[in-house]
Amino acid sequence: MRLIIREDPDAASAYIAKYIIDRIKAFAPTPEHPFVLGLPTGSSPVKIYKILVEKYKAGEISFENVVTFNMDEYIGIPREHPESYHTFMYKHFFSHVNVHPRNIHILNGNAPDLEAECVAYEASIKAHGGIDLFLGGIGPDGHIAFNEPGSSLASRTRVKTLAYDTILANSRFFGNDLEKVPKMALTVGVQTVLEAREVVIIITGAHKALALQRCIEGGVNHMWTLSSLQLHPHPMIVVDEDATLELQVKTVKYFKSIEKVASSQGFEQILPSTVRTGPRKEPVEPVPEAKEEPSILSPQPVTSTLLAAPATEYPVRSHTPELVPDRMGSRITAY
Ligand SMILES: N[C@@H]1[C@@H](O)[C@H](O)[C@@H](COP(=O)(O)O)O[C@@H]1O
Repeated sequence: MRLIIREDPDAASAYIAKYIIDRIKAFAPTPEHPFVLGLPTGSSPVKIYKILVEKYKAGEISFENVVTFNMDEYIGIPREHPESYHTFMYKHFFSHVNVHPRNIHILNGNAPDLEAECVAYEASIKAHGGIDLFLGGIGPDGHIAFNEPGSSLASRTRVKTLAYDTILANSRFFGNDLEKVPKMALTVGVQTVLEAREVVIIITGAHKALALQRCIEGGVNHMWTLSSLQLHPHPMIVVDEDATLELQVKTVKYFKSIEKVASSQGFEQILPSTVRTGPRKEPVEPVPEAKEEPSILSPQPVTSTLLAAPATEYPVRSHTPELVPDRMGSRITAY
């Protein structure tokens, strides 16, 4: 586990934006070998998207060969709704960068068969070779995506009923009217996140300090689903000072000191020359061409993921390192 502590949300966001850009560049994605990026919504990543857009416009990064999978989407509101996660993603990111519409994947909370939508989503992730880097935020109760307290740590993409705390927290986007907040959502599972080769989480604000403490200093616990990251080989949590308020002083000092020592020793987080030396987990299977539906959100149509492989063909995937070689190849990290 790496914990990166920065002064404020802006500095934490800048750190992550730079990290993502460095990772994509080091990967050198091509159409045949795209970088697969998992993405969140929420207020926490907004600044990250802003920086990524700025860097794209400055010519410092291209998303041409980046495939995206979003974490979650509400059920029961139209995707053109101002608070749908489709709207959020186009507003903050997709409409401003060169991600190809066919490379954008967002769960369809209005799919006629929600179970099939979830199965197809997992199949589509698999067909793209898995997620290289999953960016995420958390709720104040420590949930990741919409994996609410009590979610199975083995969960996969599915329909989820939202916890009251989440409905309350998200009501700020719905005029503080609890009745208007959708009560259900589609979400990737904890296991879906854990299968990404890297997971990067942004946590800012004192209201998330308890969740951070439980997830870092407590044990793995399904009541704080972010704590499952302790089982991941390459997790990184980037926080602001406020989010550390519930941590022990020695925990904060420890993580600060190892970052300092590592950089003073000249360790890079990643050695670009070693990236992509590993084999792909499996050949990229062609994903059935999705129908492009007109969207009022953007001139770029949204791609439906409903057309992927049928449920019966979906194999349960193991993620033990022995069975799934790391496509990134060997890495040297200082932590
Ligand atoms: N499903 C999303 C989560 O993915 C997100 O992490 C959380 C926190 O949002 P915010 O960053 O606004 O606190 O909101 C929702 O619950």
